[in-house]
Amino acid sequence: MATTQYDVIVIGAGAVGENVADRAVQGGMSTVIVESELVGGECSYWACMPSKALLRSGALLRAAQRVGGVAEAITGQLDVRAVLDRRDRVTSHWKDDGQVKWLEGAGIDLVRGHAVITAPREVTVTAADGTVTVLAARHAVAVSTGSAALLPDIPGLRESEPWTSKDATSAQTVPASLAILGGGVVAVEMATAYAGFGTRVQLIARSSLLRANEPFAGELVGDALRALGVTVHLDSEPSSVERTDDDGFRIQLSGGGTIEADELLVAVGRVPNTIDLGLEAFGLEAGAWLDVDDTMRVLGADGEPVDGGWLYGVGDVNHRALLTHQGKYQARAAGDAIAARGNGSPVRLEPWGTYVATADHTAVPQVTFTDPEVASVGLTAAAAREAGYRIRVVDYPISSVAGATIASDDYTGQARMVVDEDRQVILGVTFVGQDVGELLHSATIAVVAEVPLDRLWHAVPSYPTLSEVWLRLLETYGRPEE
Ligand SMILES: Cc1cc2nc3c(=O)[nH]c(=O)nc-3n(C[C@H](O)[C@H](O)[C@H](O)COP(=O)(O)OP(=O)(O)OC[C@H]3O[C@@H](n4cnc5c(N)ncnc54)[C@H](O)[C@@H]3O)c2cc1C
Ligand SMILES: NC(=O)c1ccc[n+]([C@@H]2O[C@H](COP(=O)([O-])OP(=O)(O)OC[C@H]3O[C@@H](n4cnc5c(N)ncnc54)[C@H](O)[C@@H]3O)[C@@H](O)[C@H]2O)c1
Repeated sequence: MATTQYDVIVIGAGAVGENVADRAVQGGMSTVIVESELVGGECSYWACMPSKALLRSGALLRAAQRVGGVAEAITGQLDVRAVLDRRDRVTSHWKDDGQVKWLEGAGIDLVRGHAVITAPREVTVTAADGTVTVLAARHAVAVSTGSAALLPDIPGLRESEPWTSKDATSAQTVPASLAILGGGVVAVEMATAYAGFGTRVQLIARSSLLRANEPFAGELVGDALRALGVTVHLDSEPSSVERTDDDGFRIQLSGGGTIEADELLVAVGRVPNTIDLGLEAFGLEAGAWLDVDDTMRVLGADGEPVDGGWLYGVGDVNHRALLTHQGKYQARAAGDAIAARGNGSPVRLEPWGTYVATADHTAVPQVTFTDPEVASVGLTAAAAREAGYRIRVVDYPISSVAGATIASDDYTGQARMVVDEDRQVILGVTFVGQDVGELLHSATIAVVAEVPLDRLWHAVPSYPTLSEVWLRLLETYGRPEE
C-alpha cells in the first residue's frame, strides 16, 4: 500500500490538535491531521461551547432579575426551546464544514478515520467506509486524542446507559427530573443549566463541591444551587443504579435512601483516549494518561522521550490541565518545538521560553460558569502550603465593592489572594461572583508576571467596576513599606 509522507502527523482535530498543526505549518512543516469524528473536537460540539450556550440565557435572566427596573420588566421564564436552538447554532448543528474550511486555509491536510500508530512515525488510518490510508512522518507524530467521560464501577451503572456530558450538552429535550453524579465542574455547571430550565435536579457528590478550588467556592456555588431548587447530596455515593419500569433511573445511596429521576448524568471525571492507538508497541500503557515533558514529548517509564523523541502528547491526553485554553497553549509550544527540531534549530527548555508550557505547573486559569461564577488561577492556599511556600491569605467580600452595588441589587461574591510572603508576589487568586470570569485575566497576568505587590498598588482599577476588588485586596494586605 502506498504511503503518504508528511513532516508532521497530528492525531485528533480538537482545538488542541488544530493548534499543533497550525504552528507546525507556520514553522514550515508539511502537516496532516487525522480525525475520526468532527473537526473541532469535544469543545466545539459537546463541551465548552454548547455547555456555555446552555448556561448563558439563564445567567442573563437571573442577572436582570437582580437589578431594580429591569426586574419589573421581566415577567416571563426562559424559553427553553429557544435556548436549545441557540445552542444548536453555536455548535453549527454538529457540522464541521466551517472548521474544515479553516484547516484548508491554514494549509493543513485532513484525513478522516480512526488512526493507529503502526510503526515508528507511521500512522494507519481506517475510514468509516473501510478505506485504509498509511501516513509516514519525517519528524513527529502528535497525539491529541483528548479524553472521554469516566463511568465508575458502580453496580448497574454502565448497563443503565446514563447520560454523559455529551448527552447533557446536546440534548434536544429537557427531562422533568435529572440526577447528577459528581461534584466537579461538569456537575455544577449542568446542575445550574438544567435547574434554570425548570428540571428538578438532584446532585450527588461524594464529598464537597469543586474540591480543586478554595473551599468557599464550592460553598457559595452549593448555596446558589439550593436557591435554584437543586437538592444537593454531599458526602454521598451511589451503591447501585437500575432502570425503572417507566425508563427512568433508581439510584440507591450507600448511606441509605433512594433517588429516582428521568435521567442520570455521570460527571465524575475523564479517561484518556489512548486505547486502540498502538501505543503499547512503544512501552506505553493503553488507556493511561501520557506523561510528557514541557515541550509535550511523550516520556517513557525511564523518564526519557519515547523512542528518540518523535512522539508528542498534547491537550487533555497528557492530564496536565483538562482545559481548552491550556491545551491550546501547550499546542503552541509543542507545534513550535516540533518545527524548530525539524528545522534543526535549538529548542531551549528553560521555564517561560517559546517551546515550553511552564504555566501548566503553577498558573492555570479556569472559569466555572455557575451562578455565581468561580474564576481562579494559580495555587489555592492549601496547595501553596503543601508546596512549602510561606504564605498570607487575603480575603475580601466582592459585594462590598462599589462596582458590585452597581452590577446587582443582590451581589454575592468573595475574593481571595494568596501571597508568597518571601517574594511579595501573588501565587493564586480566586474570585467568586457574577461576571468575575472577565476579571480573571488580570489575576493571571499578576501571577505569571510575578508582579511585586508594591508595584501592583500603581495598577489603578477604574471606579466603580468590580476590578476595585484588587484595591481592596491590597488595602487588606497592607502597603509594603519602602
Ligand atoms: C461538559 C464539558 C464542558 C467543558 N467546558 C470547558 C470550558 O468551558 N472551558 C475549557 O477551557 N474547557 C472546558 N472543557 C474541557 C475541554 O472540553 C477539553 O479540555 C478540550 O476539549 C480538550 O481538547 P483536546 O483537543 O485535547 O481533545 P478533544 O477536543 O477531545 O479532541 C480530540 C479529538 O481526537 C479525536 N480522536 C480521538 N481518538 C482518535 C483516533 N484514534 N483517530 C482519530 N481521531 C481521534 C476525537 O474524535 C476528537 O475530535 C469542558 C469539558 C466538558 C466535558
Ligand atoms: N468551565 C470549565 O472550565 C470546564 C467545564 C467543564 C469541564 N471542564 C473540565 O473537564 C474536566 C472534567 O470535568 P468533571 O466535572 O467530569 O471532572 P472533575 O475532575 O472536575 O470532577 C470530578 C468529580 O467527581 C467526583 N468523583 C470522582 N469519582 C467519583 C465516584 N466514583 N463517585 C462519585 N463522585 C466521584 C470527584 O470527587 C469530583 O468532585 C475537568 O478537569 C474540567 O477542567 C472545564
